[in-house]
Amino acid sequence: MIRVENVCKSFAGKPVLQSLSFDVPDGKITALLGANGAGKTSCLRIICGLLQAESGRVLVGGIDPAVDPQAARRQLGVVGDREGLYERLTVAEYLKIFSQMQGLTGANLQDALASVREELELDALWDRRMGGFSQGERMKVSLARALVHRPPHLILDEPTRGLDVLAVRLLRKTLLRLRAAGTTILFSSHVMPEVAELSDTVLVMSAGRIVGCGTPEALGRTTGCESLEDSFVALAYGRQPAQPEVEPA
Ligand SMILES: Nc1ncnc2c1ncn2[C@@H]1O[C@H](COP(=O)(O)OP(=O)(O)OP(=O)(O)O)[C@@H](O)[C@H]1O
Repeated sequence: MIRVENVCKSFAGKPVLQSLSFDVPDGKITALLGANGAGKTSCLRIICGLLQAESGRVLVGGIDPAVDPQAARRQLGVVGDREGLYERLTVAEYLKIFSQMQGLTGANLQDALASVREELELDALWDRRMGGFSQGERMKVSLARALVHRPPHLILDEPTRGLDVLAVRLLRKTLLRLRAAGTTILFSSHVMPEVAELSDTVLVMSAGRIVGCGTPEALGRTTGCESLEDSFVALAYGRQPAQPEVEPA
């Protein structure tokens, strides 16, 4: 489980996360929604130990990344903005280094590499240097890096941004397979059909707070809206969904 407890964060005196609290249940897919600037990336970065909260705490599998970052890192796989791949390395070299950093050696290391290579259909990329990789190719490598040590928790920040249909399908299939194997998944997205299809639970953020939490159906019942998109608009912006225009009689 991932637990976020009363987390506060400001940038240049402007509050971005305001006593933010939520739980991400084990073995489920949870989506984090919010308007641009709502604080999703800041929140995910704090969970990953990449950003320090001013107050409150985060627990990943019972471990606080601010207290024991190394142990928390073993609990987590992270797919961030897909930048920062080492352009001069091949995929094989890059994933080997990350596996070693996660403590994998010998036969375990070879098995882990072979497993992500097959699972993410990386054969054609395996021995290519990563300079000039497309968005989809970068996503595959980022996902492989996140999964190579088989972490119990996976965090993804807008994972389908810039991907084509086949890349989105591969990602979706991978997330569903990971959930079936018991992985706890938290991802942010602006793509409502994808969120409605994949998520067990949806968290809606507005101005650094959770303003809605539940299954897509439960959010629909709370807001009286039929689609997740309308529920999101009602919760995040406090607005009723647009009504269809009616011709005057
Ligand atoms: N390093 C930083 N320095 C200053 N301000 C920052 C920094 N990181 C984030 N912010 C600000 O904090 C707010 C929340 O940003 P954040 O990236 O967390 O939002 P988001 O919900 O992920 O947005 P988006 O959907 O546009 O990616 C924004 O106003 C942003 O400008």
